[in-house]
Amino acid sequence: MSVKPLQTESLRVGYKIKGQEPRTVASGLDLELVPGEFVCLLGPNGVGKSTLIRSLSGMQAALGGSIHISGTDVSSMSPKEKARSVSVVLTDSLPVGMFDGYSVVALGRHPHTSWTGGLGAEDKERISWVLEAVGAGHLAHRQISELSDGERQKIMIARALAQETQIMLLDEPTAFLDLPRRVELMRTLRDLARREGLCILLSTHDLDLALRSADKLWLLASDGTLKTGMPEQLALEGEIAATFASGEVDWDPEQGAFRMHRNACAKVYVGGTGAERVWTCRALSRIGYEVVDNEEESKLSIQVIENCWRVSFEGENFECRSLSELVERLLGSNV
Ligand SMILES: Nc1ncnc2c1ncn2[C@@H]1O[C@H](COP(=O)(O)OP(=O)(O)OP(=O)(O)O)[C@@H](O)[C@H]1O
Repeated sequence: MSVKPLQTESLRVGYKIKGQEPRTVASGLDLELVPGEFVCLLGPNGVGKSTLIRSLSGMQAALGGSIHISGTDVSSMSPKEKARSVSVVLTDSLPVGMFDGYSVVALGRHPHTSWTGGLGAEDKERISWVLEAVGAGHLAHRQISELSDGERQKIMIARALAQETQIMLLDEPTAFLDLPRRVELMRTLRDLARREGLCILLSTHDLDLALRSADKLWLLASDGTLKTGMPEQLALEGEIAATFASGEVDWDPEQGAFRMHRNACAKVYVGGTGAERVWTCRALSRIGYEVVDNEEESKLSIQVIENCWRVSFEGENFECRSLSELVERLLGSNV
């Protein structure tokens, strides 16, 4: 049997609280990270994503079960051994102080440098490369204290990459990044995982982006159970919808998106094709209509034909020349 880079057995994570019973956040976790795989950890607020990431990295003691990194129990590894095997980016670890970006990234090389901490040619090459890889080359000589949260986050990801470990654990590394930067970072990490045979685990609230980029999802539910699998498989099996179900929204597997729960609403049939029909359906859902597939099911019918919205309701017809006009007319009507 091959030794996995990271493997847990019956892992129980949570908190020891003085004078009280330990507080279990998640338990019964049999997990593994495989080389070349980019895994996204998802779950509602407060389910334990950060707790799990800190526990897997060995920064927080597990309450039970085991975590093995390349066959060695993480609790018996020295800090240097851990630093050579696992790099971690946490949300609360954005640095402050009088360092420039380059110096912070260079700290990531510490498991590979001599006791003097001097950087060799190989170290410098790696630092330059990771700064470029995360799009932070221009931040190398800027003071950390003067960077935005998103810029500092990139520096921390570069520092983790500079550490050159097989396992990377990142807690919400995209939290401060704008959408294009989030997409770029996810793609960079996924490509790195494949190209360098890394195991990358990243927690995020960006379900859509995770569905589009992850090789595997870990879905942590509010009851502390965790489901793993290919994103599309978990979507088809209803696991994503179950993990994120709430009183206000649910996840629609056909659209691959969240949908607000409607209160008492009218049904509407929308005919037509293309983007105009898609955005008409979205606007109607947003204002409380249920879009149905069968025209017979609804008294209200809208045909979308080349910038014209033909509305018919119980024998009455009218036309709108824009989507906003349609929405305004429907909101002002009793339909
Ligand atoms: N130091 C602590 N002591 C006791 N309980 C804690 C501690 N830190 C966090 N918790 C609790 O553990 C649970 C899991 O927290 P955690 O931060 O891991 O969740 P999360 O899934 O990362 O949340 P979010 O999505 O909001 O970042 C929460 O109920 C939290 O209140």
